[in-house]
Amino acid sequence: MPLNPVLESAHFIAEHSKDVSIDMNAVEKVATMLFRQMEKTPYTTQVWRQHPLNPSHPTEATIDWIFVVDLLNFSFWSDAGEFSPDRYTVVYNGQSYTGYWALCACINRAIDEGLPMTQASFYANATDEQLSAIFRSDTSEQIPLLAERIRLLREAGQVLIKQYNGSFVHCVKAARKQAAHLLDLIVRSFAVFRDECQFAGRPVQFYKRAQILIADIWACFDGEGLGEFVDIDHVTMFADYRVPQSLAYLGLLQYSADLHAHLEADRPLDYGSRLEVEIRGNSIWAVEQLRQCMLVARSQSASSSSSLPPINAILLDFYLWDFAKDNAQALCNVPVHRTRSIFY
Ligand SMILES: Nc1nc2c(c(CN[C@H]3C=C[C@H](O)[C@@H]3O)cn2[C@@H]2O[C@H](COP(=O)(O)O)[C@@H](O)[C@H]2O)c(=O)[nH]1
Repeated sequence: MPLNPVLESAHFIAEHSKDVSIDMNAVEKVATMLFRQMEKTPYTTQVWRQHPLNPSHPTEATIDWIFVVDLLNFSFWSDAGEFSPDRYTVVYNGQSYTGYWALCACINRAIDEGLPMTQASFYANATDEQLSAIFRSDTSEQIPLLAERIRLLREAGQVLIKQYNGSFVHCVKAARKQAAHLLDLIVRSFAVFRDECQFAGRPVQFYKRAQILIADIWACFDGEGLGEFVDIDHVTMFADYRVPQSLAYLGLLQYSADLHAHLEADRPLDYGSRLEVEIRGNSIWAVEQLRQCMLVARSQSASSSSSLPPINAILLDFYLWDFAKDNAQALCNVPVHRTRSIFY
C-alpha cells in the first residue's frame, strides 16, 4: 500500500523544522496514559453519532450531509477572541453553538427551514442571498470567510453535478472501499480540497478536509457499508488549529521562544508560511509517534488485544480534538495559531 503523501510530508517537515519539535518523552508518557484510559473506556466510532448535531442514522443522504459540512469545515476562530460574547454564534434548538459546531447548526437549521442543503443541485445554483442567510449569525460577528464559503459551495457543487451525478455517494463508491484511493479521487476532482504548499524547496501535502471527510464517513457508518475502508489506518491526523493546542498542552509539541511569542501576541500566520507548516507537519508526525507508542503498549498489555478498539490516527485525532473542546478553560493559556484559510 502506498505511503500516505501527508504522512511522508509530515516526516519531512518534522526532520527539517527549526521552531517546532516533538518531545518523545511526552509522547511515551501520554501514550501510556491514553492506552490505560482507552482500556477502561474505549474511544470508538460510536462517539461520532452521539453528538446531537451529527446525523444519527447512516444513510446515503448522510454522506452528502458530511460532504457539505467537511467542504466548509474551516476557519471558525474569532477575530473578537475565543471567549468573546460577540464571536460568531448560531442558536439552534435553544442551544448556542460556536466554532465547528456552529457550522453543523447552520446546515441543520437550513434543512429544518426546508432548504435542500445537502443537494448539490441546490447549493451549486442558489443565490448569494440564499446562501448568506444559511450562515446568518445570532451575534454581531458573521461567519469568517463567507464569500469563500459561497464560492466553494458553487465550485464543489458543480463538480458533484458534472462528475458524480450530483452526489458524493458516487465518489465514495468509485473508491471501492480504499481510503487511499478516495483521498486521491477527492484531491484530483476538487481543487478546493487541495491543501498543499511548499516547504524547504519541495511540495508538502496536508489534505486536512479531504481526510476528515473520509474519517467522518468511516465513523458515522461504524466502518461498515459505505463507511467500510480496508485501509482506514492510511488516514493521518487532520492538521487544524485545535489539535495542535492539545498537543502543546500535553507537551508533545515544543515551540521555540520566538514562535511562542508570535502566538501569544495573537499575531497571524499566513497559510503556507514556514512557521505554520512546521506546526501542522509536526502535529501530524506527533500523532503518528503517539499511535506507534500505543501499539507497542497494546502489544505488551495483559488484556487480550482483540477486546481493544482500533488504535489509529483518526480516533486519536478525534480524542485530542474533543479533549481541547472539553478542556477549553484549562487550555486557554495555550496559544492557537491564527491562520485564515479555506483549508482548515
Ligand atoms: N483535527 C480535527 N479538526 C477538527 C475536527 C472537527 C470536528 N470533529 C468532530 C466531529 C466528529 C468528531 O467526533 C469530532 O468531535 C473540526 N475540526 C477543525 O477544528 C477547527 C474548529 O475548531 P473550533 O473553532 O474550536 O470549533 C477547524 O479547523 C476545523 O476544521 C476534528 O475532529 N479533528
